[in-house]
Amino acid sequence: MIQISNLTKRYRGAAAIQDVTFTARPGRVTGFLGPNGAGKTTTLRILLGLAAPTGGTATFDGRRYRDLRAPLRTVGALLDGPGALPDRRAVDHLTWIARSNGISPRRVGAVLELVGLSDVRRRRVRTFSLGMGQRLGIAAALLGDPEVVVLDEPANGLDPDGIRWVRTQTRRFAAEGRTVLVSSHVMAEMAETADDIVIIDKGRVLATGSLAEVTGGHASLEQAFFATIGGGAR
Ligand SMILES: Nc1ncnc2c1ncn2[C@@H]1O[C@H](COP(=O)(O)OP(=O)(O)OP(=O)(O)O)[C@@H](O)[C@H]1O
Repeated sequence: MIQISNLTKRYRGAAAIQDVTFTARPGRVTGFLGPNGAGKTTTLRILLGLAAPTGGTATFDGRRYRDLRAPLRTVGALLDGPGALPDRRAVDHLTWIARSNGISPRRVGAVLELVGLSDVRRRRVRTFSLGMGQRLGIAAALLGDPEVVVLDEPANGLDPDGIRWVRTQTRRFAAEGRTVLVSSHVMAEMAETADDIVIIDKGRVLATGSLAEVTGGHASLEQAFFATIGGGAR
């Protein structure tokens, strides 16, 4: 379980996020929704130990990322694309991550298969399309067979086929019992993918609940979203 409690981050006095509190539970997809600049990436970066909070905590079953004994076996994350050196071959990129995290290199073949990149495993990452890069990033996230999967805007820039693939994978991770936290600003996509919703705007959480609770009384999640953040003309 992911627990975010009163998380605050200030950059030179300005709050990027303020008192952010929510939980993401096992077996469920939690959609983390907000417009550009709302504070989604800041929250996820702190959760993943890439930035220090000004206040509050972000934990996995009570442990901060930096206190996890085997981080990649606990949490798999996709943040800012594949994160691979462009001249590396896909298979070498994954093998390097596996080796440096005490994960059996045998997992590399398994995750390449899982994301549909087996045939292009020896191609250099710079020759990959955006969608292939996302698949490689997800393969890396799955190397440690983690209980928790964190995806920051995984459908960004993907074509309809790629978006559907990400949705199917995301649902499957939850069906396998994993805790899945997915950030997005695409409402229609989240309405199809998420079980639970967290809406953030201007650094503050404005709504949390099941998809039905958050959408309740509105025609769609998108309408609920705009009603929550105040106005449709953004
Ligand atoms: N390193 C930084 N220094 C200063 N301000 C920052 C820094 N990182 C983020 N911010 C500010 O914090 C706020 C939240 O940004 P963040 O990237 O977390 O939003 P987001 O919800 O992920 O947006 P997007 O959907 O555009 O990625 C923004 O106002 C941003 O300008």
